[in-house]
Amino acid sequence: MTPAARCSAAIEVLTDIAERRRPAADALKDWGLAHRFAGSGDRAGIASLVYDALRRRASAAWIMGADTPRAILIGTLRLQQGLAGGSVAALFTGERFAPAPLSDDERARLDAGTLQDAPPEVAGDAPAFVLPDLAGTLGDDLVPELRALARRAPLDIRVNALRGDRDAILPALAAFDAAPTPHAPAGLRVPIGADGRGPALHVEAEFLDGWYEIQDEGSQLAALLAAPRAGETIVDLCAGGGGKTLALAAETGNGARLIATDGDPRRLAPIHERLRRSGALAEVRTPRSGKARADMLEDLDGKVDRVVVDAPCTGSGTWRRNPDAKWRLRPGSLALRTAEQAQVLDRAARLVRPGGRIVYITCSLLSAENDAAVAGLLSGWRGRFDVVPADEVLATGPDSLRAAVRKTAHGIQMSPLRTGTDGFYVAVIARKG
Ligand SMILES: C[S@@+](CC[C@H](N)C(=O)[O-])C[C@H]1O[C@@H](n2cnc3c(N)ncnc32)[C@H](O)[C@@H]1O
Repeated sequence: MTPAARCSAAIEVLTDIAERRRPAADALKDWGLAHRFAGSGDRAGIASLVYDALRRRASAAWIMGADTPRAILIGTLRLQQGLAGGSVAALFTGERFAPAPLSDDERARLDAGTLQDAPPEVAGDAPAFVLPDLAGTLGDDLVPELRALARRAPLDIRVNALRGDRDAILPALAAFDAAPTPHAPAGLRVPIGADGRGPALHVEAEFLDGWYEIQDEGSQLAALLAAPRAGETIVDLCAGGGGKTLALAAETGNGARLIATDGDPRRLAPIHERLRRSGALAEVRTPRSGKARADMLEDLDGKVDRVVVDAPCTGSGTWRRNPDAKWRLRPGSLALRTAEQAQVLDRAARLVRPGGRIVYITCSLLSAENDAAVAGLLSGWRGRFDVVPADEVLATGPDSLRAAVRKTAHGIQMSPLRTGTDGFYVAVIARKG
């Protein structure tokens, strides 16, 4: 397919997403099924255009003065890919599979449109209802942070200390130009291509041998700040596919008793293969039903040294990777997540022993899911828990992180602008002895 034909296809997919209110991944998959002639490069190129358009949906519509899929794609080519009016006109020719030629108005807006007077929700490409909450945490950095959240995310991997160290694997990854991440000691960052895609690292021999995992640097740092120690009993209460479980096991050199569980057995299923591949040791407790789940950990009540709660959240800190999610976020879905967070924190509070710690993690920048959730635990358990000061939490991490991270009322907040990571939040809460 020509670049122009990919633009036409992206407009088609964006139209499907808008008209049928469907997730981008579903719309892209259906497009692929209906156009089997398109190769993997074409599909990736189209997906990249679609995700860029979702990243810049509001600002692209603003400069183009219209919020049609076509206008948004045109605006995105200028804002996200830096194409000048002439280059966009060369794609929008109306020939063969190319989109219809640019109108005079489109051309004028492409040349002169600006975000100078755009309100923050437009300049930052985010739903307006979350801005008051975000402004509380991000302050003057609100729009610059949102802009950073609207860029493409890097491809990070965590070298598995159970196999060897970062220097040992670097030669094998030299062909991908892998380089150490700014903060995480086991992190490597691999450049992504012009189409927004990284190399298929998950098919490399070293990956299959468990030498590394694909994991955002922020997630790696969250596991590090959890400060798991050999000899401890640690519960990973929301283990999902096991990203944190594997990192926790590596950090302790498989020296802790690590128990991984999750409310949803389907989310937990991939963990078995990942444990096997990485050589990480964990006892996986799979719930059989909603009711059985409550009983899964009863034997551990009041006995656990460290409960890691990688909580279900809106994922607002991962909008770089999943821009679709920001436009699907509603006040109601945020309320659902905060209710789940309160529930899961309450479960953690019953598990932890006197003197033990809860490590509360989200990949969100919203204080409603972060400091407010911690405050809810503190008030619900009246006086039985204390927040561990941010400086103490950060003491277990690298110096560079200490300088870059934002401290909030109860925890620490990573972000694309400040730490170059996804927007992870970490708070550590100690049960009084
Ligand atoms: C952010 S994801 C976990 C990601 C995972 N820890 C990782 O690093 O790959 C949150 C998880 O919480 C789980 N969850 C939601 N409510 C829960 C509950 N009440 N108890 C346990 N897990 C729950 C979800 O099924 C989901 O897998």
